[in-house]
Amino acid sequence: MASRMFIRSKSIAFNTLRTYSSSTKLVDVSINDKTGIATVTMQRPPVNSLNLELLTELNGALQDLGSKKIKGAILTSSLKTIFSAGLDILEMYKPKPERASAFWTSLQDTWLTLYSTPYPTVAAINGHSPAGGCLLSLACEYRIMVNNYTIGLNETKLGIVAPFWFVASMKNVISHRESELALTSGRLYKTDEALKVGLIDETAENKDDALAKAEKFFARFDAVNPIARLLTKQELRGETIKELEDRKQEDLDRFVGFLMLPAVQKGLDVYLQALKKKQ
Ligand SMILES: CC/C=C\C/C=C\CCC/C=C/CC(=O)SCCNC(=O)CCNC(=O)[C@H](O)C(C)(C)COP(=O)(O)OP(=O)(O)OC[C@H]1O[C@@H](n2cnc3c(N)ncnc32)[C@H](O)[C@@H]1OP(=O)(O)O
Repeated sequence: MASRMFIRSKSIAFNTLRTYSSSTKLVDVSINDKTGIATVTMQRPPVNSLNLELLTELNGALQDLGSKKIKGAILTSSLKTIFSAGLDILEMYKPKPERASAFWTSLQDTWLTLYSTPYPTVAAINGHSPAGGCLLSLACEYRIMVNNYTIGLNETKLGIVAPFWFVASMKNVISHRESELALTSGRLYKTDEALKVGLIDETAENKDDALAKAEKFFARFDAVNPIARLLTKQELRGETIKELEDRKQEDLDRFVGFLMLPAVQKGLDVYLQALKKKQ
């Protein structure tokens, strides 16, 4: 990507641990030379809502990492209390059909990239993570979440329906029964509740603690053959990936068609007004 800036800073004393860093406006990537761990940071204030531009940059960054020799990648946020507020509702509210198509395709592509990375992935969830934010973390292999935030697929609360691959992402992590209860009611779990049902793997005191715990997770693979690890991941995730690949166009048509329904637009309008009135 033309706007991407590459910096190699081996000789800079204060930054010796960040020998590779690539930063776009919305996504920062740094690779720690000592540990080989990449940190991918979403940085779209105020809430890291996922719009076309953020998704495109995120997908590009995750793909670039596939060609580097890294031990693993951590997905996190630059914001103090929010991992990601999910899809940018403004991308769905009164959309132009071409923009809505490009937007949804970028979400599908980002999920496909993240769900199938050759390198291990951890979501360091350092803040609230509703809907699309939860989806991104579900696509990672391991989730570590800072205490006292919320996570879940709350689509029904907005009057919208989580597509089959959102549902599959959830069902591949927690039980079918728990998924049904959570998705139909649009439940957002607090960190400790999410741990109890297995939606997250570990809790953390703060972001630094989450990053340190992520490093320990990657260390589990020190004694594991990387090819065997990757083939096993592919075996476990392949069916879900193939289903979206096979049904990509159908899913896109459904999304765009769904957005054009007056009842859906009305629901989004009410939700947006409620968000704004909150203050
Ligand atoms: C058969 C059917 C088939 C197919 C259907 C197809 C498709 C439908 C499925 C589509 C899937 C959608 C998944 C999603 O991700 S939808 C988005 C869901 N997100 C949310 O519900 C989160 C909403 N936000 C919040 O709860 C809070 O903002 C949050 C807890 C994240 C942070 O709270 P905080 O108090 O810190 O900030 P706020 O004051 O609330 O927000 C600051 C400003 O940001 C705006 N905002 C917040 N979230 C969003 C968002 N997701 N998109 C756009 N804008 C957002 C908020 O309005 C504030 O704006 P201003 O008032 O400052 O202008």
